[in-house]
Amino acid sequence: MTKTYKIVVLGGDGIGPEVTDQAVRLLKEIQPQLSGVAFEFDEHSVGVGEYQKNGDALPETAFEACRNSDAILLGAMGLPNVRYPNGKEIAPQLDLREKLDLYGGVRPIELFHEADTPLKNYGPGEIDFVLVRESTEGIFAGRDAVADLDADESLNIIRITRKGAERVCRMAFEVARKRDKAKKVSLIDKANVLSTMVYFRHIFDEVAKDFPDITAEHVYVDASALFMVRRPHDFDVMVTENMFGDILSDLAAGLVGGMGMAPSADIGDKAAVFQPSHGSAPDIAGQGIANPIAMILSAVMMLQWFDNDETRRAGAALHAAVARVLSDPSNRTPDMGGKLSTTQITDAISIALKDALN
Ligand SMILES: NC(=O)c1ccc[n+]([C@@H]2O[C@H](COP(=O)([O-])OP(=O)(O)OC[C@H]3O[C@@H](n4cnc5c(N)ncnc54)[C@H](O)[C@@H]3O)[C@@H](O)[C@H]2O)c1
Ligand SMILES: CC(C)[C@H](C(=O)O)[C@@H](O)C(=O)O
Repeated sequence: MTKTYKIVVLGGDGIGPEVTDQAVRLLKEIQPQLSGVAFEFDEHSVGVGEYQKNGDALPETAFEACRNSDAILLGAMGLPNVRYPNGKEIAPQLDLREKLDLYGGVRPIELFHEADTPLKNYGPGEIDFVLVRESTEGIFAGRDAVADLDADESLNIIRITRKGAERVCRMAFEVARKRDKAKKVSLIDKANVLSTMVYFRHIFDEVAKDFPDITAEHVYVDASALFMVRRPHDFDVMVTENMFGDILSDLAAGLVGGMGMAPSADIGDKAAVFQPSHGSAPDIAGQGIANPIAMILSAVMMLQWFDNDETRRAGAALHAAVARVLSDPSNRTPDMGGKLSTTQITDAISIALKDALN
């Protein structure tokens, strides 16, 4: 019997649709090579474009499709010069995280070639860690507050719940167990200053007891920024609060080639969104030069998440195809110093994929 995976595709804004098209193209090429698996794609307009047309960045029909899907592929959303009257940007990807309870932002960082890192003496695979970002609370819990521009101060709260901290810590330990590498989880916190972080650390330590095979350590967030640059090879899995994860995941992307190399998955118990960590990159949108690799590696994460032998095989093949293409440093888009267009680098991955699938 064929298992059909319903995949909702939300291209979004700026380069979002440009990179999403490439991932969908490769998934369509993979599909006939898989036995007993089919993909059904369902595209919806969500983001700034939709907000400008209809006044709602995440229409109910699109949200319902997401809720009833097996997975959501998302490009990027938001444009810096389009804002709600309250001054904040249109960010339906945050609404999706909250409404679908996608509490774990899983952001793998992998170096494919020594030419892609600003650090000395690191080769392929020598930077390889996963940052797990709590994605439904933390400092972002204050995001509904509206700034009173005439007031003397503005305040946001940090919210850490037992449930929120426990489930994301558990996810991080499980990721470490599955990776089967250093088997270490580093909690990135600010427990030297903030009570919310003392609480988060206490819950992390409780969860750690259930994973005696995994080493648990604490690192302050400021020190972690230093260590990520000085000795990134010491990290295996990191787990952290929402905003810390937002910032550190961009730093981490900079270690392996930039935002175009940083995939991510927002995972909940009932749904998941797979999207690059990058934004809509308005500075390069429409030029056909966006790097699609973060999006393609996010599709790899989706194939692995489906947890089916055939999709896992496809995920491994697509990852191997990306690695093979990047092993030649002339195969790069302009953000990484190369000359290939978005479609040219996807063409190269498509050729490598045919071999990898056989
Ligand atoms: N998940 C999301 O949808 C998401 C994430 C981050 C930012 N945003 C939004 O995107 C907009 C732009 O944000 P920003 O400029 O801070 O971040 P950005 O990630 O869009 O761009 C930062 C820099 O990285 C480059 N870049 C990013 N992705 C690239 C790719 N695939 N290929 C080549 N170069 C790439 C851009 O050209 C830019 O120089 C904002 O409105 C922001 O809120 C959305
Ligand atoms: C665009 C923004 C709302 C988003 C976030 O802060 O989560 C982005 O930076 C990310 O990392 O996915």
